[in-house]
Amino acid sequence: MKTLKIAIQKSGRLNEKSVELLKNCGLNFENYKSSLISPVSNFPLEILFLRDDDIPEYVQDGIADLGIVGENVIQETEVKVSYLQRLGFGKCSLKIAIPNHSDISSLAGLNGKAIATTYPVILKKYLVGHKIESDIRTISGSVEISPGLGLSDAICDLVSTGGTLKSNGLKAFADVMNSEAVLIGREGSENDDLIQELIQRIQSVLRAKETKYVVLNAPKENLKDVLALLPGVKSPSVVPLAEDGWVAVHTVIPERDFWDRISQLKQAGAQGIVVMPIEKIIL
Ligand SMILES: Nc1ncnc2c1ncn2[C@@H]1O[C@H](COP(=O)(O)OP(=O)(O)OP(=O)(O)O)[C@@H](O)[C@H]1O
Ligand SMILES: O=P(O)(O)OC[C@H]1O[C@H](OP(=O)(O)OP(=O)(O)O)[C@H](O)[C@@H]1O
Ligand SMILES: [Mg+2]
Repeated sequence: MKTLKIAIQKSGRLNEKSVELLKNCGLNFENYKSSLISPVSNFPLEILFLRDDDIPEYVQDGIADLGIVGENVIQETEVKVSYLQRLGFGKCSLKIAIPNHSDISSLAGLNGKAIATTYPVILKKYLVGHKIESDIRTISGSVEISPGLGLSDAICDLVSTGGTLKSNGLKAFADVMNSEAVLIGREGSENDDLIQELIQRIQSVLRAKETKYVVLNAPKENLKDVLALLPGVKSPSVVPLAEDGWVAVHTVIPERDFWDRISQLKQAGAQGIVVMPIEKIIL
């Protein structure tokens, strides 16, 4: 039987979440910082721990079958790969930012200005698309410091909380792209049975993460109102309670609707509401 290889980040922002996702898929492997390749004992898979910049090319060239990496890195390396699944972590935006007291006030104001970045390819495409000619200064890190050092008039870097911009006296000026971690494979690899099985497992974990299992008690006479608030995977289960006139309702609801629904359910007479995490949802 063939063994797949999946490349994930060795250390950094995506490492922990990538390892957690694969472990939640029921894959058993050791996660020693010193080993760069780790076999999975209960699935034909090996995990390669790499610098994130190398992952898209390794997947394109077939050295790894799959990879978990930020969309920003895929776009920057301009590889041809298939996006197999968005993973919902590592969310950030690539933005152009300028010093708080900069006199640049419109995109056109970036003409002839120096912009420091570790994403020259994406930035170039963005500027060409907006018919702006700037001097792109490619550096390898600590981008936010460059305007303060007189190296550039603006920067283009990843932002999530905005804390790094703020502590360096910068403000966001234009959105270049949004990014999150994605599972990638070679073009056409979505047709591989083993890859499909892994995607199904990942989807069942992601689905479960977005949903809660809810059990509550309700007076039978209010059941209709309570059920109207609870769309289940198929339909909620209703179980009679020992106390006459009461039922227990079991269902799953999306986390995003959770607080809204809880207060509406209480208004409809629901009591003893228990909310539990779900490990996997297989449809
Ligand atoms: N502030 C952030 N918030 C959320 N996600 C981020 C943030 N910064 C980066 N990311 C995402 O996490 C990915 C990895 O970020 P990290 O800073 O660990 O990269 P790196 O320093 O290039 O790592 P490596 O050593 O593997 O080359 C980025 O490519 C991006 O997709
Ligand atoms: O908006 P914030 O929440 O402050 O995050 C933004 C920072 O996060 C990233 O760097 P990271 O901390 O990963 O360090 P790195 O530059 O060494 O990769 C990015 O390059 C920014 O500097
Ligand atoms: Mg990197």
